[in-house]
Amino acid sequence: MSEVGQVAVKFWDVTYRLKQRALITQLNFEVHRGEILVLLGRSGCGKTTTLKLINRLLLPTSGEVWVEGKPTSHWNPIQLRRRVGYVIQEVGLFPHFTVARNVGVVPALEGWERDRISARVKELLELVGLDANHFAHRYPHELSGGQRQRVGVARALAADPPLLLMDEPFGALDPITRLEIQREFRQLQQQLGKTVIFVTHDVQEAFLLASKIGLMQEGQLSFWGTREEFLRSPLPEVQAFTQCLQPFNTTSDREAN
Ligand SMILES: Nc1ncnc2c1ncn2[C@@H]1O[C@H](COP(=O)(O)OP(=O)(O)OP(=O)(O)O)[C@@H](O)[C@H]1O
Repeated sequence: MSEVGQVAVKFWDVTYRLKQRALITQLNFEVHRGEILVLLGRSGCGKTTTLKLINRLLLPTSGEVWVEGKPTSHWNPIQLRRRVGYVIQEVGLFPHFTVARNVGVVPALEGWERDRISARVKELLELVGLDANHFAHRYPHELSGGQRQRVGVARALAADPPLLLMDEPFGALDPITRLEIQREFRQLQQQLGKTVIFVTHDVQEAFLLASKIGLMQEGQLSFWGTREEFLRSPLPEVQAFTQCLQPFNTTSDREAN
């Protein structure tokens, strides 16, 4: 059993039902501080529901989700969400706010002084690779998809939350921008030491980012382990994903035809 102080998130026998249908069934796992857990799985297997149970957008039907040593049912939802950054695919930036105001939204809610917010916004934009002089005063519709994702990451980091939940944040990007932003994000995470729970159905992305992989299937974990353990696993559902990692072999394909 690991030390309580090292555990950022713990699922303890968590089931979540919606109108009698179990979306999550008896989920048990721990995420340690500073880890990137990638929840991998096919569409509809319960990844997003799992994230929503962490920031208390949902409460378990039975069992408990612990965040920083306290069950989510004991957390004040607002305080909890300020400790947990949330990045989603559509980013969810406020369209009528500038980039600077979008990034500074949580510090403003926390009552920070204006100068402190401006300095923090500038620091964060630089951290995610955006020149503050160029971007701070633009509106979301004046940015590319990749730039909006960077702003989304900056906003999630604004009040320095120890935990980040990321739900297919880079899914809509072209493959080259996507790889660039994945690599930068990995470096950023190493630099900041945040705990990250990252949802994807892309096994390449999982391999690039994960310190642990949890494979979900029909609301349950069918595999839990490191990338190396994933590659060695004989489970058919794991092998279905590892096959997607094989490089595209054009020569043998041509020879076969
Ligand atoms: N509000 C809801 N009402 C009814 N069914 C729901 C609701 N939210 C989720 N579900 C169902 O629960 C299951 C899990 O959904 P969830 O969004 O967690 O999956 P996911 O793994 O994140 O999928 P994707 O990769 O497609 O986003 C799906 O079958 C979905 O249809």
